[in-house]
Amino acid sequence: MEDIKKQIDELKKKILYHNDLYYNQDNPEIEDAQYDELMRQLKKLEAENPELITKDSPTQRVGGVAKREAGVLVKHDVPMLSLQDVFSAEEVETFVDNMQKELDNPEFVVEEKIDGLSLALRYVDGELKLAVTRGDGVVQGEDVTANAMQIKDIKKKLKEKLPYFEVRGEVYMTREAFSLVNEKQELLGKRLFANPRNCAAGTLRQLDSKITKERNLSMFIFNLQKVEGIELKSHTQAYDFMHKQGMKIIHSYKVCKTKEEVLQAIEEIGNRRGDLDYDIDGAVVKINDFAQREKLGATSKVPKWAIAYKYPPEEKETKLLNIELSVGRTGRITPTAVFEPVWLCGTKVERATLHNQDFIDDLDIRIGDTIKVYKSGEIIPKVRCVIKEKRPQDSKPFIIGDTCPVCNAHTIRDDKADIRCSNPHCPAQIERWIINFVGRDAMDIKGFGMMYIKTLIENGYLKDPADIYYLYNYRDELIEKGLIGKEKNTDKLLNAIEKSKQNAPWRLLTGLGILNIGKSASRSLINHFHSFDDIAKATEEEIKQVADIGEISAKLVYEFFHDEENIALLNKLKEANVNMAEEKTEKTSDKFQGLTFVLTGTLETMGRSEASEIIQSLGGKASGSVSKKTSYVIAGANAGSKLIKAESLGVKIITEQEFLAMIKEN
Ligand SMILES: NC(=O)c1ccc[n+]([C@@H]2O[C@H](COP(=O)([O-])OP(=O)(O)OC[C@H]3O[C@@H](n4cnc5c(N)ncnc54)[C@H](O)[C@@H]3O)[C@@H](O)[C@H]2O)c1
Ligand SMILES: [Zn+2]
Repeated sequence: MEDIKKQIDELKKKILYHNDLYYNQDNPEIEDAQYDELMRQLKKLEAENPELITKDSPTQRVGGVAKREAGVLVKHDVPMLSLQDVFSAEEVETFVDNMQKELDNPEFVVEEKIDGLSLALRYVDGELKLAVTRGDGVVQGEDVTANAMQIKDIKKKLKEKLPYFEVRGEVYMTREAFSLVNEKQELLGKRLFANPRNCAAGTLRQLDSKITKERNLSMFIFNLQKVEGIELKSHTQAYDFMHKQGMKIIHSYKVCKTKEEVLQAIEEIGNRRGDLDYDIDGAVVKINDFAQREKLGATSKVPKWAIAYKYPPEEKETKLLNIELSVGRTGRITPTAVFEPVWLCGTKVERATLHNQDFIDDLDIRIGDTIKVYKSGEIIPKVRCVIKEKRPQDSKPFIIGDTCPVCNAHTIRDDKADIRCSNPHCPAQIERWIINFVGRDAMDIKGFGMMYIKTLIENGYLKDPADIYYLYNYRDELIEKGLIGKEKNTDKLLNAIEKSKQNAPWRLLTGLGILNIGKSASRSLINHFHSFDDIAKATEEEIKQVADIGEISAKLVYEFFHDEENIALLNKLKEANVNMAEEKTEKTSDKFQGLTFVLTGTLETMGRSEASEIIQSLGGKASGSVSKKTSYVIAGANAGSKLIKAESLGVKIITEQEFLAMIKEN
């Protein structure tokens, strides 16, 4: 019993964690199918041990919270509940059976379950007054009216001026609109959205309605919440009425009477799933008649008159055009499948990793094959299998050759399935290495794009990352050749490089690209040793003492720091004055004594952690959230809700420049 309770608690904790990422931060870590599996496990345990069900269990409540620091939370008039999920035809049949038992000759409506986020629209006297997100579903949601006003699909005025009319629908993004947003994000070097749902949710819940307008959201209405001034008896009647008002309702819904009809309608939706220009994640089966719905009622989480059938993860057939080989930072040769583009979970997909020769052999995948691809995490495309019946007659097994595709040096197969280029000076390896070095998680040198790195390697200016810090010696030459653009651009990049010398040392450590040692391991190492010199002096045993550093990592770090070439590289970096020791964050003055700062948005000249360090070193406090006690809010670009909260509390808001001036004062 204790054990089961522990299992339940652990599942709950996991689910709540993913709920927060998904609903509140619009940034999920796992795929929906994985999440659904966790929920299924929890439901099963709870069903077997009903005495262990608690009110706060994720099976009993809608998953999100209403979040808006600016205080614009709105009470729900009608709850915005979730739906009971089912995953098999049998469960659908059971639902239909139960309904037919409980109700007199019920009608079912089967419609697409749009993968977006829920929004309620309130019309008073025929005019849109309020748009509210689901939030916690029962008590309150977030007022996003300003954003809703920017969505073309949303009717601002109805034809008939009913005293009160509330509908609910799904805000979503077409695949095309989504691609455009991500293209732009990429151009601006910003975070890409994982899928249209997250993008739609993130967009609707941010505070700048200009952004909403730009991103082009769409909406389908799928329910009547409440009406005054006219009587509507059923879902389909309500749809007809809404349609006449000019509202965009879910299209091609089907009214069904029998199990067979319901299953057929679900299948039809499943079949057209890939051809739609938006994502759906299931089909909803609902009772049509409102009086019958009323009779059945709802739990604290879901109505009893509807279910959502979830389709298995999307898979597509396509043709394998080529297998490309690329060489990574450590010389590893990775095969990538390049296939005819297909749409999966809202994005166009045409490449997927094939990992290594073993994976290729296991699948027996050959160029020209018809393959099945799917998305793992709804993010990463993968190859599921080869359809052997469709294989062309003249196909040959694919073998990664014994020379490097970039430098032609010999390749070696290590004890795992990996095949590596044996040449440590292979340009492909250097390129990957430097891309990692200047990247956001490492030295974060802005404007140092892949094209420049390629050109500079080709022209012999970069042979290892330390060479970056000697580029200024060639400034005039570079400008003359136009390798990094003209004078202005060249100087801009050289300045960014110069500035990066002051970075916290964990960034440099991450940039060195030691196998296994990413950002968080680097941070741990620096937290422990404080400087490169002390890491270099440490024994393998001592390195192993560091939190999160296991035996293998310790060995790799130790070897890295005792390799002759690497020692030369580190010396080269040291001579260039790149920061290799943690600055003492001892207080250097008391200037900010008693002051609390909150940072919001992106600062131009420094990262957040850097700014926090400065504040602390001057005796001040850096806090994450705005309250009456906050002394200053430092507002960077794209500052969000914290700014609004600061304004409403009358907290002083300063720009980055003003902050810099405060630091410099006497
Ligand atoms: N990946 C993750 O970490 C993670 C975390 C939490 C939830 N999720 C996913 O979220 C979903 C669960 O979320 P949920 O509780 O919001 O339930 P849900 O999304 O499965 O179902 C309820 C929602 O369906 C929407 N909907 C779309 N079309 C509809 C229609 N025609 N009729 C009625 N409703 C319609 C409504 O907005 C309603 O809020 C699952 O798919 C789960 O996998 C994923
Ligand atoms: Zn090579």
